[in-house]
Amino acid sequence: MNKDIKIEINHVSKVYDTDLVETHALKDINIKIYEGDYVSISGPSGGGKSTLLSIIGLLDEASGGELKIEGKDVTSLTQDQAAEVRNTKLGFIFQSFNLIEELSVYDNVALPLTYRTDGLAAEEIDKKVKECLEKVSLSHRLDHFPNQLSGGQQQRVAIARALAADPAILLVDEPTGNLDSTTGDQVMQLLEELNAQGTTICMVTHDSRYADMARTKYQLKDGVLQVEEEQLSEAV
Ligand SMILES: Nc1ncnc2c1ncn2[C@@H]1O[C@H](COP(=O)(O)OP(=O)(O)OP(=O)(O)O)[C@@H](O)[C@H]1O
Repeated sequence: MNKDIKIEINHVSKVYDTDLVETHALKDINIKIYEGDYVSISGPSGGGKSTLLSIIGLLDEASGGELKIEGKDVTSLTQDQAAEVRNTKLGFIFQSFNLIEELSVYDNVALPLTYRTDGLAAEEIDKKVKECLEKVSLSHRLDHFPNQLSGGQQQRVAIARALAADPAILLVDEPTGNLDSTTGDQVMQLLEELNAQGTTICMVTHDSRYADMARTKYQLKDGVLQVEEEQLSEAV
């Protein structure tokens, strides 16, 4: 197989040390996520799923081990460097959409692009925003505000915003948690379509039905990662 490795994690551990108790949330995690893969991580509450996604997303630091994104070591970055990698390499989709209520659909998708230090021209941003909203079938809602949209539409705006940066990977945390089951199914179908078009996805979910839609399935229990079924990714 000659696919690029998007995410590589070697011997990652995480210990939360509070006054009363030391929690080993992640224990010697090893995983490679290849270009074009669709990875799901499921498992019981408290198993370490959010912790792992936060570490991959550079929102939290590991206690030990190594993390690479597209071959670049990102284990020990300054806060500014981590923010730059998050903005240019990682697309986030959360249960709670995290849209800015005061901004239109168009501006919500455009905003992260305007922060970039590689200075995208206004026309490039405009083209990208419209292209991504087209991908999630929301071209007819550019001037709407989040509170004028359904939950499923809001999540699709969040997906467009995540795609706009051409990220190395989409990091998806319980994407249907705030949606009814029909709308949730539609969002999952959209993620499948995006993956079929080449987007690499790593998704955390409680829902085994949705976890099964992924190509490579992991279980995380008591901080230990186990592969259930694997096609492209490789737990080493
Ligand atoms: N900030 C923190 N301080 C101390 N312990 C924490 C902290 N965050 C998480 N933990 C502990 O780390 C372990 C893993 O938590 P994590 O939230 O990653 O699990 P999870 O699989 O995402 O759970 P859920 O499915 O309920 O969201 C748990 O035992 C939790 O109590």
